[in-house]
Amino acid sequence: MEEFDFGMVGLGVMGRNLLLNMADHGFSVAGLDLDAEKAASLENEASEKHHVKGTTQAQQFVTLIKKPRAIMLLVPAGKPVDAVIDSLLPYLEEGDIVVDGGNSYFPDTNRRVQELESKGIHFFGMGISGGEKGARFGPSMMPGGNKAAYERLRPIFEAIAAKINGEPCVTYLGTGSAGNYVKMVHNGIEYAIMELIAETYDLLKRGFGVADSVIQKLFADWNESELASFLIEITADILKKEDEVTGKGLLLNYISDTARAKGTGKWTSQNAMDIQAPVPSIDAAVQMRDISKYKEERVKASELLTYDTKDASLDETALFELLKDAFYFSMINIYAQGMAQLTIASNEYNYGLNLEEVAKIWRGGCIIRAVCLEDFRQAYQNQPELPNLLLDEALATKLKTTQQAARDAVKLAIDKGVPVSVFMSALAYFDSYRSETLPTNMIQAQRDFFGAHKYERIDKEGVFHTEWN
Ligand SMILES: NC(=O)C1=CN([C@@H]2O[C@H](COP(=O)(O)OP(=O)(O)OC[C@H]3O[C@@H](n4cnc5c(N)ncnc54)[C@H](OP(=O)(O)O)[C@@H]3O)[C@@H](O)[C@H]2O)C=CC1
Ligand SMILES: O=C(CO)[C@H](O)[C@H](O)COP(=O)(O)O
Repeated sequence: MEEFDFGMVGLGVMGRNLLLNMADHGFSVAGLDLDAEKAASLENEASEKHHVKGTTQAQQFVTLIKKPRAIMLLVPAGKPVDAVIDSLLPYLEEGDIVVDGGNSYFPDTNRRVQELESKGIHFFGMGISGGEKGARFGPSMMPGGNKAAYERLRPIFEAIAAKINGEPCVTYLGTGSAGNYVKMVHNGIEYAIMELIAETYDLLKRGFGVADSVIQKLFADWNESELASFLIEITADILKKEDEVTGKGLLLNYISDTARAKGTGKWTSQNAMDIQAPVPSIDAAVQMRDISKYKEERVKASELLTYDTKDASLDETALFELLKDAFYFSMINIYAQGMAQLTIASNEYNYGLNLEEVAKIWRGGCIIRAVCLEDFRQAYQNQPELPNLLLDEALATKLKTTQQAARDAVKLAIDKGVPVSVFMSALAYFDSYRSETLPTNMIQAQRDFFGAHKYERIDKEGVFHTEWN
């Protein structure tokens, strides 16, 4: 009976593809899904060389796996994860390993680790990125938690991961919920870069009336430059896709402008506030998805709150060059915010993260893969304790040469009345971070004025209170 190397619960987009990826690499795999059709279609999709079995029965599934068992869950985050664990527990034995590959909220992972370790079952969270294709042909994977348990499964994960220069885009990241935390911040960065691309598209199209086909070519060109990245690449592809329903024009122009979200971006922002790790561009990206939901109100406001745009004309070549530099500048600032959050979280939660390793496994397979990740890896290799990428000398040089473009792009957007929250917040982050002095003395004085909250002085030790009137 126990003939399979690995078991997967949840045969949806990610689970099915990851399991077939494992099968491609010679591992025998069994899948469990409540949906009989999904269990059957897993076997149908498998080729003759694969050793694959699908089932809907938890007990049968567990007994199919070689001991000590290795089982991964790729079900929706939250209650389904607990439900699956409960359904497997009666059949699991000491020494078995359960890996949650989904986008689970990291405090849930901490709780599950405790509950399962007390029963002798190893549990760890491993964020997976790359979407459907990544799962099938090589994702980036972010495991944390029990290192010994990870080591047992390492050969499987290294075999199926994306490779950059022959190095697998998976490595043990740190203790506890480190894997889910790193994936959460990955998604926060993903939100901000996606919004940055959307703002660029909006400024070009709505602000300057640039045709879709020209914007398409621009993104395709950018993907051959230092901006090369998965998200730019798919944007160029999206801008090519014709609408099959009407047969008239781009599919993109028929898609509703209200965004959906599953929560990881919001969690990144929420937790960043908890640990005082400022990530204003991620916050802005989450908020822009939220604002997009108020469609009816936006329609009314568009009629009421009119603005005569200023004529800020610029020839296309100059505009495109400006936006390219502004994009690059903002992109570095976004990664800097996310990676600084990881550094702060690592101290707060004792994850023991190595930021060079994080940059390394994000270079391939994942949604935020980009050529600039190699620069970030280099920055952390040079200075492992670097608190913020903005303090790396090589990156600072690039930021200094592109900052003017970022300032000009924001001015253009203001004149055109096009919202560019992520461009603006990236620039404000940069200007705040590079400010030797901030006007926070005023805030301290105000707090002391109305609430006797006290303040520190720059010329003396101690805390002080003043009777202001
Ligand atoms: N899609 C993506 O690009 C990515 C997704 N993720 C994360 O991976 C996880 C899975 O996502 P995805 O594959 O997209 O989701 P899907 O909804 O495509 O697949 C989830 C599967 O789990 C099944 N399922 C739910 N509850 C149970 C249960 N109790 N027992 C057995 N099977 C169950 C579902 O069956 P049914 O449909 O019948 O309920 C479904 O087949 C999520 O946490 C997601 O956030 C991570 C990276 C990328
Ligand atoms: O993890 C992912 C990519 O890395 C998933 O696709 C996730 O669902 C994206 O987040 P959202 O659905 O909130 O846009």
